Amino acid sequence: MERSPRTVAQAGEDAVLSAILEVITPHNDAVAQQHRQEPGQERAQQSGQTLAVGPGNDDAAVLAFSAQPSPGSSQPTAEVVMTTDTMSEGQDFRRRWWLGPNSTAEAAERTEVWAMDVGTKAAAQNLSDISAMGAVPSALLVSLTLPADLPVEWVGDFFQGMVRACRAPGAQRCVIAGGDLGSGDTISVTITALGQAEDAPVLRRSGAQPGDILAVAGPLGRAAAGFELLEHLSAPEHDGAADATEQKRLWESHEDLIRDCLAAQQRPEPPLTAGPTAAAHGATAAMDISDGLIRDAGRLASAAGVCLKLDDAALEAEAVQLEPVAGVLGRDPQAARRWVCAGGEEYALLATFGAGVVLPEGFRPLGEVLEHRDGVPRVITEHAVSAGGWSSL
Ligand SMILES: Nc1ncnc2c1ncn2[C@@H]1O[C@H](COP(=O)(O)OP(=O)(O)O)[C@@H](O)[C@H]1O
Ligand SMILES: Cc1ncc(C[n+]2csc(CCOP(=O)(O)OP(=O)(O)O)c2C)c(N)n1
Ligand SMILES: [Mg+2]
Repeated sequence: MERSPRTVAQAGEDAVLSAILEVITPHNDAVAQQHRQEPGQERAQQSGQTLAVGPGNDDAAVLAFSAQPSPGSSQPTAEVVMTTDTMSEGQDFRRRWWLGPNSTAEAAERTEVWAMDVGTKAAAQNLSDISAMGAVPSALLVSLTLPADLPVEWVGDFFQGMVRACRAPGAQRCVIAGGDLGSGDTISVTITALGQAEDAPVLRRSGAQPGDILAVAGPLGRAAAGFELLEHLSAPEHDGAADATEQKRLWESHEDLIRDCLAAQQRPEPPLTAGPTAAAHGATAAMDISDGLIRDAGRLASAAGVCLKLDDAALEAEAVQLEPVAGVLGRDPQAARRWVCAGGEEYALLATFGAGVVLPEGFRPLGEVLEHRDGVPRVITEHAVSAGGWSSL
């Protein structure tokens, strides 16, 4: 019997990425090698470019140019930090979150909010990757795939949302430089962001050292709580009046928290100044949390070859804040722990700082960096919490 080929979903994100890297890494290496072998070393260096951080290793790639090297200096004259991310309807958002279960034509105002929010979130998740490298965003390119029947206003409102994201502190120099338009069955948005490190070197995941403090800037778990709230509120069978009295009471007494969670999912505001601030304060490593704290911390641990010990009391304090949302949804309080540890889409910044460093404003301690055990980098928590995070495929 012939074996059927695995689909991308069966293979999973990591295996698909490995298949990509298998092809592109030798190509990138060959390009780098060719440069070195070019006759007339000086000329080669004049137009020299190096992929200082390549695919698969970090939140963004870094291309270093050495256009006019001073004699004897190997310092690049410019470094461009680059990243790209896609958001698709059905995979990353549902229009019924804004338009309601029975969306109708009179929902023009809601359509405007929907389009703006998608623009804001698509931009914010890219800006967050730039910040996670300790860099400042300079420009965005936007590729839109639009269904033929989408109202034309949607596009303008989407760009208004992008502009809103670029007005946030830390992104105010970022321009929207262009893009592409195409047609397809569902909305899909791909943004590419370019940025530059300022006065400090770019922050790599691999820089974490045993003895460092692990810290985080930005909220944890709120976007995941917001996701569940939105799914609940927009479910076709949802009827506000059907909520049990106790849940209704909880809902009313936690309105601000609920609004925060919905906003974290629909129009996140990543702490974009946190990356450059961390770099300026000598952070040793950073990454943005988009697939869940434990999964992403595991990636940082692997990149640096260390263990990350999470402070359970700190995690507990984060989870307790979200317990009312679990209550509103009629869920077990454990749901709040899962949101904090495995939620995803936080766009919070995880960073490590040398022992004894006073954490810059906006950061709170979350644990410590330890030597790896038996050569195996991992994330350590005292209590068993779900390590499962988000996988895109
Ligand atoms: N289609 C692709 N081609 C090449 N590299 C990719 C592709 N998809 C992801 N990568 C690389 O894999 C790494 C992880 O990607 P991803 O999970 O999207 O990162 P992030 O969570 O920071 O957006 C990055 O270095 C990214 O450049
Ligand atoms: C309809 C819908 N389903 C599920 C989610 C949850 N979700 C979508 S993407 C994601 C994690 C991050 O996504 P990815 O595109 O992998 O971002 P990256 O890691 O590349 O930054 C999560 C938790 C959602 N927002 N919307
Ligand atoms: Mg990505």
